[in-house]
Amino acid sequence: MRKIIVGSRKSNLAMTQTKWVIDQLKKAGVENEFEIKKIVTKGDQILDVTLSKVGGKGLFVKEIEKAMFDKEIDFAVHSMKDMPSSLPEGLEISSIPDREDHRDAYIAKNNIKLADLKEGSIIGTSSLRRGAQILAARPDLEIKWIRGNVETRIRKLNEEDYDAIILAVSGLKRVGLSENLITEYLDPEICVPAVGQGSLAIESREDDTELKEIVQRIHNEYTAKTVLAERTFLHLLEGGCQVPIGGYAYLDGEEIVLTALVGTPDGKTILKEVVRGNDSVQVGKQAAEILINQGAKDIVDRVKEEME
Ligand SMILES: NCc1[nH]cc(CCC(=O)O)c1CC(=O)O
Repeated sequence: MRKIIVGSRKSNLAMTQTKWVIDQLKKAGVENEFEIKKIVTKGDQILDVTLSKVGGKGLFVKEIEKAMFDKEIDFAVHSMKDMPSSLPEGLEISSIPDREDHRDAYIAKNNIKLADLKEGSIIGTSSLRRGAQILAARPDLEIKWIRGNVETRIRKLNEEDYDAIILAVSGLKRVGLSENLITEYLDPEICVPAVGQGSLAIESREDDTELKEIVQRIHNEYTAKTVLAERTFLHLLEGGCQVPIGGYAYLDGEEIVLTALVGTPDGKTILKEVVRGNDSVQVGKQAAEILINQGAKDIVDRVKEEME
C-alpha cells in the first residue's frame, strides 16, 4: 500500500492541523502509512511585516505547491482562509473536512467586555477585516498591528500595551490554548469572520485520483457547500487581503444562508448583506452583486489605490 507524504508548514498551528487530518483519515479507516514533511514558506520567514504589505495569502502556499508539483509531497493541509480564491492549474482542493468554530474571539486583559472598554483602548489585530468591524462598533477605540502566531499574540497581550486582541477561536483551540481565555465570542452579527475561517483545505494534484479517493473519506459536504458560497463571493470581489472582506455561510435546512461584508479599514463604511438560496455559487454571486451595487467595487479599488 502506498505511503502518503503530507507537506506542512512547521508552525504549531499548521502541524496540529496536519496531524488532525491524518488522525481523521485513520479514524475513517485509511490504513496507508503517513509521513509529514515540513516546509518553510516565505510567510513564515517574514512574520514581522503586515501580511497585506508583503503579498498576502499566496505567501504561505507557494513553496508547498511547488513541492506538490515536484511530487515531493502528495497533499497539504491549509487553513481555508489562507487559500487564494483560485488555485494553480493542476492542483485542486480535493477534500474539505469538518469545520471548527468559525467565530472570532475577543480576548481582553482583565476580561473587560468590549462594550466596557474605555475610550482610546488599544485593540491588537493585523486583520483589516477585524479592525474595520471593531471600529464600526466602537469608533473610539484604537487599532494597533500585532503579528506573530497565536501563542505570540497571547503573550503580547499580556506583556505589551494592548487592552485586547482578536483572533480566530479555531486557531486558539487548535494550538491547545484554553477557551477560558476568551472574553467574548464575536458572532457574525458583530464581526463577520474571514471567508473559510475555521475550515481546512486539503490540496493535492488533480491527476492523483487515488489520493483524492482517500482524502474524500473525510470530506464534509455541509462545510464544502457553505465554504463554496463564501469563496465565490470573495473571488468576485477580488479583494485579496488589502480590503476588509468577510463572509460566513451556514445551512438552514437545504438553504444556504450567507452573510457577506465589505468595508473600509476605518470602519466608517460597512456594507453587509444576508443572502439565502439553494445553490452555493448562486448565493455567493448574488451577495457579490448586491454589495457591488452598493459600491463594494469602489471600496476595493479605493483601498487598493491607497495601499500603493
Ligand atoms: N491569518 C492567520 C491564521 N490563519 C489561520 C488561522 C486560524 C484560523 C482558522 O482556522 O481559520 C489564523 C490565526 C487567526 O486568524 O487568528
